[in-house]
Parts: sequence; C-alpha cells; structure tokens
Amino acid sequence: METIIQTHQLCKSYKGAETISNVNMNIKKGEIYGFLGPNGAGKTTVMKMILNLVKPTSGAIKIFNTPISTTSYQYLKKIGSIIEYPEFYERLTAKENLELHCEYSGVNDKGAVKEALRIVGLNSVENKKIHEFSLGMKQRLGIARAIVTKPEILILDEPINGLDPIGIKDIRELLIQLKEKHGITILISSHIVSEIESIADTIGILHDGKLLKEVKMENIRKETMAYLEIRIDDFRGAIKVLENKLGIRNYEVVNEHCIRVFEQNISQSQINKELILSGIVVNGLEKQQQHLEEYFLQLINGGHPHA
Ligand SMILES: Nc1ncnc2c1ncn2[C@@H]1O[C@H](COP(=O)(O)OP(=O)(O)OP(=O)(O)O)[C@@H](O)[C@H]1O
Repeated sequence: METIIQTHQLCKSYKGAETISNVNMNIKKGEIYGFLGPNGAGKTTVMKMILNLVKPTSGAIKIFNTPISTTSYQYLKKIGSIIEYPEFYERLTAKENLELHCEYSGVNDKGAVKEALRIVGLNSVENKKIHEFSLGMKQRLGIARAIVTKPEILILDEPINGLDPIGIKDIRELLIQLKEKHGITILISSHIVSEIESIADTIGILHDGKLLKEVKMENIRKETMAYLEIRIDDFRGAIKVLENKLGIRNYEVVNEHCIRVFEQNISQSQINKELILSGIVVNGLEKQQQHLEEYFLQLINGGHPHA
C-alpha cells in the first residue's frame, strides 16, 4: 500500500529541550492510523508539524510523496483536521459555521455543507446554535468541518476525549464509514487504548517524544497471546493431569487456584474432560486474550504491565 504521510527522523526542541526525537512514521493510504501515547507524549506536536503549524527542528516530512517545507500550503487543501478542542462561533448555527468555513477555504460547492452534516448525523439540528450543542455534537461538527472540503486525509487530535460510551461508539462508526465509503486516510490520536483498538489498522506508540513501536493491528493480535485460564482448588492435582495425561508443558501457575495454559492445539473441552475424569473440581475455564492495553503498558513501562 502506498505511503501517504511519512516522517523521517523528525525532531522538535523547545528551548533546547527535545520534545520529539527521531520519529519515523509511515501512514498508508486508506488506513486508520491510531497514534497512541500518554498525555504530554508529543502527539499534538507531531500532528502540528504535519500540518505546517509547527516547524520541525530537524528531520523531514513527506505528504503525498512530496517533501513539505515551511512554504508548502497547497497540500493542506487535501487535509481536514481537528487540533486540540474544536472552536466554533457559539451564536451561529451549525450550518452557518460550516458555510463560513467553506468561504474561508474557498469551497463554493453549495451541497457540501448539507452533505457533511448528513454524514456526521447532524442534519436535523443544522439550524441550532452552537451554544445549545453537547460536547458529542461539537465533536461531530468538528469532524463535519474537517470533511466539508472533501479531504483525502483527516488528522484528528483526541476527537473522542470527554465523550460518553455512546458518543465514543458513534464517532468510531463515523470514522469507519469515512474510511470505507469515502476512502479517507485517518490519523487519530488518543491516550486511551480501548478507544481506538477496534478501529485502527496500524498503531504508532509515542512515549516521551519517541515512537516506540509502529505495528499493524493484525500483527499485534498475533503477538498478544491467547491462553486458557483454569480455576481449580487442587492445582497440584491439575498439573499432574495437564502434564501426564495431556502432555502439556507450556503453562503458568498464577496462584493456588489458577493456571494458565498457553498450548494452542489441545481443545478446551479435552482439558475440561480430563480434569473432571481425574476428579479435579474445575471452578472455571475461560479463553483469554492479552489486550492491547497490556501490550501498550508493557511497552511504555519497559516490560512491567502493572508498574
Ligand atoms: N509551544 C511550546 N513551547 C514549549 N513547550 C511545548 C510547546 N508545545 C508543546 N510543548 C511541550 O511538548 C510536550 C508535548 O506536548 P504535546 O501537546 O505535543 O503532547 P500530547 O501527546 O499531544 O499530549 P496531550 O494529550 O496532553 O495534548 C509537552 O511537554 C509540552 O509541554
């Protein structure tokens, strides 16, 4: 797949302190790239550099395969963005806010505002003034404003911040729709793993200004291990059955009542049956998967998920 945004050894220092260090990002055309990192990691700074709002101290950025400089502005027409909190004219309606934005951006398409409001599901409240809007509605309007110019790329800085679970689900569905129906490439930042775990195609993990990892979600799913968690009263008896009757060696005793089996080719029901036949009381048997959350914490804490 074609790379649409690429950064090379990107660095940014403020007053001699390095905030961003040698970041190499590769965002592919048509994907949702989840940019993950704790508060203050530097996500906003990287996004601002991509949008030519902040000048890199060193390094390079290529967008649509063309290097950008402080005087490149043309490419910005193909990018829609929300950086930090989206601000609107509170006394104007949703429609009027978008119309103004079109005027500033030189977009003359009369239908564009209606279409953008329809896509984000705000067409029924287009004549409502912004001061009557909830946070979720404002976030959606922010996305409408970012897409009204029909961009190829969307850059969204924490668009899910502060939303309730329904609001989060709505925005997720909207982003998937923008990717799938409209072919828009999306760079979205978050400090909450679970917000973007289910929609991202690729994850970039930023910590202290360094990109610790850039990885496809499908590879993370392979890297994060699946295991079977067995809850028993007699763990010594259970181990005997696992080892002697089933030949299982790849297991871990979590505590006296819990064993994790990492062996993939012996079925859950087979293990259950053997334990019961040997008189072991099985209190619970459950397939578990290590989550991206743990993976993320492990990476940023240097291998200690609970640090
Ligand atoms: N204009 C500036 N002058 C000095 N320091 C800055 C400036 N802009 C950002 N920083 C510093 O750079 C670091 C990264 O900030 P940034 O806003 O990029 O992080 P972030 O990952 O987006 O975090 P958050 O989720 O909290 O917004 C912070 O320590 C911040 O104080």
